[in-house]
Formats: sequence, structure tokens, C-alpha cells
Amino acid sequence: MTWLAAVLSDLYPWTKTLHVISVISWMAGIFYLPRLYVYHAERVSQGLPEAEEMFRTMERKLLRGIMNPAMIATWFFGLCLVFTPGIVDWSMAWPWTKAASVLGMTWFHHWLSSRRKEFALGQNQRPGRTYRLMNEVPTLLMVLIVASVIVKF
Ligand code: HEM
Repeated sequence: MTWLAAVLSDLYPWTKTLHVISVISWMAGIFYLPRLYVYHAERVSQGLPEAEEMFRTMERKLLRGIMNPAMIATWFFGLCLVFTPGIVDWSMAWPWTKAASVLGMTWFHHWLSSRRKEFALGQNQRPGRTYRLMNEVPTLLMVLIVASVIVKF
């Protein structure tokens, strides 16, 4: 065992603690930001321009201040867990369903980030209903991820 593998093994419970804390912060934003977009899209279409600036500030702070750092921390501690000896058995299905789902979650994060830039420029074309529907994407991925790591099929 290399020194790095030994360090990762010693730190395992703490790495997992930090992974789950980062996950909670990331998911809080992933579920809240599309809700903000629903209200933002609907308020603007109702002609309330004074609300526009407040929504833009809330969206920017949530994405840059919480979601981006939380996503990076989730990936960092998640990959530390992957490289911890004896944790991931790639001959099982769960690491693959988890990997596919976290890639999907990361794609969704970037999709939200692109939509934020459109809102910031006043160029959102999508109705509130689109954001309501898209809110189901992270819910489905979360179910797959949690079942993968807990059931370990
Ligand atoms: C972003 C890339 C991610 C990687 C590389 C990753 C990887 C891992 C690994 C290897 C474990 C250790 C499993 C074990 O100790 O048996 C783990 C645990 C866990 N992950 Fe992730 N993960 C990622 C993202 C996520 C996300 C987005 C969620 C939730 C939506 C999540 C939720 C969890 C939970 C709840 C555990 C603890 C399960 C337990 O042992 O009780 N992970 N992760």
C-alpha cells in the first residue's frame, strides 16, 4: 500500500463526513435555484421589473457563493473516497449507476449556470413551467445516487 492509500484509509470516516456535508450544500442549491427561476420567469412576464434585480442577485450569490464551491468539494471528497482502498468494487453495478448519475447532476448544474447567465442579460426565453419540469431531473438522479451508495446492488 502506498503512503497515499494509507492516509486515505485513515481519513475515510472524515472524508465521508466532508463528502456528505458538501453534498447537502450542493443539493440545497440544486433544488432551490430552479424554484427561483420559476418565480423569476413568472414575475418578469407579469411585468414587475423591480423584482428583476433582486432575483439576479439571489441567483448569482446562490450559484457562485454556495453551489459552485459545494460541487467542487463534493467531487474532491467523492474522488478521495473512490481512491480509498476497498471502498469501490467496480465489478458491481452501483459504482456505475452512481457515476452516471453524478455526471448527470453535474450536467444539470451547468445547465442551471447557463440559464443564470441568460436571466442576468434579460434574455430568458423559457416559461416558468420549463423550470418546474426540470426540477424533477435532480430528484430522479438523487434517488438513483442514494440507492446506489446505500443498497450497493
Ligand atoms: C460528484 C461526484 C461523486 C463521487 C465521485 C462520489 C463518490 C462516493 C463514494 C466512493 C462514496 C463511498 C461509498 C462508501 O463509503 O461505501 C460515496 C458516499 C456517499 N455519497 Fe457520493 N459521490 C459523488 C457525488 C454524490 C452526490 C451528488 C450525492 C447525493 C446526491 C452523493 C451521496 C453520497 C452519500 C449519501 C454517501 C454515503 C453513503 C454511505 O456510505 O452511507 N454523492 N460517494
